[in-house]
Amino acid sequence: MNRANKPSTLSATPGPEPQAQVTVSSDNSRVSAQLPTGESIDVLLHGATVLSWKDAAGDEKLWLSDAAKLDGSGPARGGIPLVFPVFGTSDHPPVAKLPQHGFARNSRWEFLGKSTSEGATSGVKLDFGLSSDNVDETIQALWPYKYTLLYSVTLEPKNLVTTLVISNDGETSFEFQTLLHTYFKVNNIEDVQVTGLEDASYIDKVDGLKTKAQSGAVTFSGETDRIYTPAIPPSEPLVITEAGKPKFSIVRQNLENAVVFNPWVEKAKATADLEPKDAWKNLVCVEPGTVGGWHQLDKGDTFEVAQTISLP
Ligand SMILES: O=P(O)(O)OC[C@H]1O[C@@H](O)[C@H](O)[C@@H](O)[C@@H]1O
Repeated sequence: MNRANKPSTLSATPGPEPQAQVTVSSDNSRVSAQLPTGESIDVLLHGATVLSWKDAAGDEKLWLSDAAKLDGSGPARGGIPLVFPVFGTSDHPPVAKLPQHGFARNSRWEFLGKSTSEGATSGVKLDFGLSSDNVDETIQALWPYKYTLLYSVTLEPKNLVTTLVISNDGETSFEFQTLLHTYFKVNNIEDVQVTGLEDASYIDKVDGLKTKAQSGAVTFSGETDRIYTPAIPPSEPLVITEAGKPKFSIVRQNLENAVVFNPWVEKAKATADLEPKDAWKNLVCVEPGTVGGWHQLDKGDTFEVAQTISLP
């Protein structure tokens, strides 16, 4: 049939409402995605840092500094910076010259694409890649291995899943630590507790690296910077509560540690890119990682780590 003669009844007849779809948009600096139910994420290509995670009501779940560097001039303060291949700084020879928390959070990643699932349980997965050929030449010289990092950020109505797959593409084994440095947004840190760390041992970074034992839930009344080895398996959640109500639960995959961090008053003052200065009240970092020792990755091997953060 000639198209021009086609009866126009098809367009005139009201059909079922078109199903809202997952939307993904990207530009030169970030990738954003929104589910039909309203949840959204925003990921900065610099560091593949998740900067924002909003629930269906538009409420932000992550803390981001007002002074965060978002122009690639440094790692972003807030969201979910990725720590690799060293946690903090270390005199362990292969990483001794690397900057604090390594280079993944301060390298420009490539957006590799999206996968979406539509329907009642719609979701979106954004994939990002960083390979040894694409990091800064200074870093290539300081940490001269061949590797690919694949980072996937999956948004579902109640969950945010971040997965890092590390592959050794070279001839030489390398050792690494990694950690997902999530800054959670809270209303008042003094009302916050972290459960799931009862009976865990921890290294207290604000008390001479002493090893201590946790009794009861973690509460906050001063600068807190601790490397926990939870007594529970990674599949059992660490839970952040505020004023007695669960806010976030965190399940770990292949990450045997959890760092708990709040800078409190003085460290917040001393941290140039932390604004406003009283924002220490509004953040808590609970950071699944493998940071107690060194994980060796041999030629051709891969290692996958992940966190699933769920809302109540
Ligand atoms: O200032 P940075 O490099 O982002 O690190 C923030 C904090 O990150 C935490 O994971 C560390 O345990 C702290 O010691 C550190 O201060």
